[in-house]
Amino acid sequence: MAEAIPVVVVGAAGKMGREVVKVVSQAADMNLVGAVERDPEMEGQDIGEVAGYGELEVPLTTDLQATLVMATQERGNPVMVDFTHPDFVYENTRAAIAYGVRPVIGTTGLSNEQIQDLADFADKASMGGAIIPNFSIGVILMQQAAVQASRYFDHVEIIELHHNQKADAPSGTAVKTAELLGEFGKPYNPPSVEETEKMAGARGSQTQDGIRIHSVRLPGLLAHQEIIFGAPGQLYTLRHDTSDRASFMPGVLLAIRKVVEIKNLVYGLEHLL
Ligand SMILES: NC(=O)C1=CN([C@@H]2O[C@H](COP(=O)(O)OP(=O)(O)OC[C@H]3O[C@@H](n4cnc5c(N)ncnc54)[C@H](OP(=O)(O)O)[C@@H]3O)[C@@H](O)[C@H]2O)C=CC1
Ligand SMILES: O=C(O)C1=N[C@H](C(=O)O)C[C@H](O)C1
Repeated sequence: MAEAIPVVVVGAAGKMGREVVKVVSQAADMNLVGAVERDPEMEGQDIGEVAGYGELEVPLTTDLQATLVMATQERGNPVMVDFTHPDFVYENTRAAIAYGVRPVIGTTGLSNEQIQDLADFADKASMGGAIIPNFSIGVILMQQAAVQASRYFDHVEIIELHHNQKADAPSGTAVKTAELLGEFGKPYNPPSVEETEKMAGARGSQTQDGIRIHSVRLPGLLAHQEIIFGAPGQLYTLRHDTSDRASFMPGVLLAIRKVVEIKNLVYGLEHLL
């Protein structure tokens, strides 16, 4: 039997981190070896106790670098899963690659330049890795349906709706969806009238291809997205709703298993399916 994959979770006590800790600690082919947070008050507390799953004998630490080094000393190819914050994810990912730990990145908010830079860095190190704006299969299927529709519709707007604890806007999912729709290189939403925004932002943000993205933030929401295509006399609406963060976990486990097999860094779960 292959060696278990040593896994470090960064942002382990957060909303997503706790879910990852749970599924990784239950996976027979994975070994949770590290749990990183940034609050020094959490130092030394057992992540299983903090997350409410009972003792896992993995103490929380604020020392990412030491944890990465420790992970490389375990048997098997180590993986770092990051669900932290847009301000820290780039440095965390670079550190993982530098230390020889394959990154699986769920944190959103990386710029295209940062993603390219990380992909180049991983290439040089022949290191597998994944930056995944959305781990749920339903979103990937919605994006594929949208790409199909974009061949026939010239007008499209994206509405993404999230809980109001979300730091970045637009969502990583919406950004990626717009990028996929832009792959044909056609301009969207040709103007039919001269528009005036009476309140700034009323028409949302606009990509280079003319796709509009609108971000809604409310308590009571989790993660939702609508892609609305319009043409004379018809609307085609695609919608995905996340009602539980457990929906992301099969994708996270898949990514952990895949990044130890590949030698480059991919952007999007579709590259691992
Ligand atoms: N790809 C996907 O499918 C999904 C992606 N996400 C993304 O994941 C990210 C996290 O989301 P969520 O779990 O809801 O957020 P939370 O705020 O609940 O969790 C983030 C955790 O990371 C900690 N943290 C922040 N910075 C660091 C750091 N430098 N080192 C270690 N720990 C750190 C936070 O600590 P503190 O509270 O002290 O700041 C917090 O405990 C977001 O970018 C979100 O968009 C979310 C869901 C699905
Ligand atoms: O912050 C979240 O919650 C989510 N973030 C990701 C994003 O920005 O697309 C994925 C999902 O929408 C949940």
